[in-house]
Amino acid sequence: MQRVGYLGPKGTFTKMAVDAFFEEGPFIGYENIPACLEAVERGDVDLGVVPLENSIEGSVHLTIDYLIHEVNQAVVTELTVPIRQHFLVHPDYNGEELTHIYSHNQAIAQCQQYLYKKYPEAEIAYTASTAKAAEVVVEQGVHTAAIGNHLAAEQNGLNILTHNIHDYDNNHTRFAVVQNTPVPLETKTHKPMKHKTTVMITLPKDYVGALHQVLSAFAWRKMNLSKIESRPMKTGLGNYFFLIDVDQPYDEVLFPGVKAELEMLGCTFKLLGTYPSYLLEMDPVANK
Ligand SMILES: O=C(O)C(=O)C[C@]1(C(=O)O)C=C[C@@H](O)C=C1
Repeated sequence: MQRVGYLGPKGTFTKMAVDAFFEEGPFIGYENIPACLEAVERGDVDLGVVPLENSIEGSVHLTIDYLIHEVNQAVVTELTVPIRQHFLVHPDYNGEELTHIYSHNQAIAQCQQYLYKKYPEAEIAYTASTAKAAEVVVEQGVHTAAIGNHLAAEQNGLNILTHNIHDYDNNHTRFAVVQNTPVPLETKTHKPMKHKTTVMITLPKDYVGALHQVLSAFAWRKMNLSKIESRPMKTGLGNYFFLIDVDQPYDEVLFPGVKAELEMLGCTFKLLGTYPSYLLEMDPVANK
């Protein structure tokens, strides 16, 4: 038995990823990302599943910052799923004026053009998840709409007014499966696309070529980087950490070599996880 916490409620994209990947639960939905990660930290659940990055809108900063600053957890798996955003309305909706449109900020951002062109007058309101937005529409009635998936529509009895309203066709989100204490994962059968390692690096101070030196430590070892992102340390303007995804599993030669080299330069080096990365092709009928 594995207790899997996820960004809920039921009907989020996170839950779709959880259902597609895990063999069994129990599955416990949390109403926002910090609540989910805190539950993992306390040991209320064995694993947490939270969104990490979207191909249109970019990183989910709340997840990244929380993993760096607030909790001590390892990324143990990465799940990439296709995202189809739909425009959801109340079952009694009959062409009334829509005054408020609700969704998660990532979903709103993925549908900016659609909203701007079709509903320029409506007020945009943010919720902690797309499924929460669907619940709000049930409560608030025919003058409101939500952006979310078909699962949220079904579970809340909403109608899909327009399918696939995201501004770019290639819409995917990466989710991180995190844990605090190692437990084996009970999953359905999936074949990983690749294996990755994520590290966090800080520089001693701002000087000419500092980042170049960091990147060189990977480059001359022929280690391919698939992402580099800087985020504020939250200790003052100009202080950043770098999150680097390396396209290979952790090993006992190359990574310790990079670490030693960077530490000699005064950098810090922290391993955040080494994990398989899966692309989950959702059931095309279910994820219509
Ligand atoms: O709100 C949800 O349904 C989520 O699972 C969160 C989330 C995200 O944070 O990126 C997941 C996938 C979509 O990109 C939109 C929202």
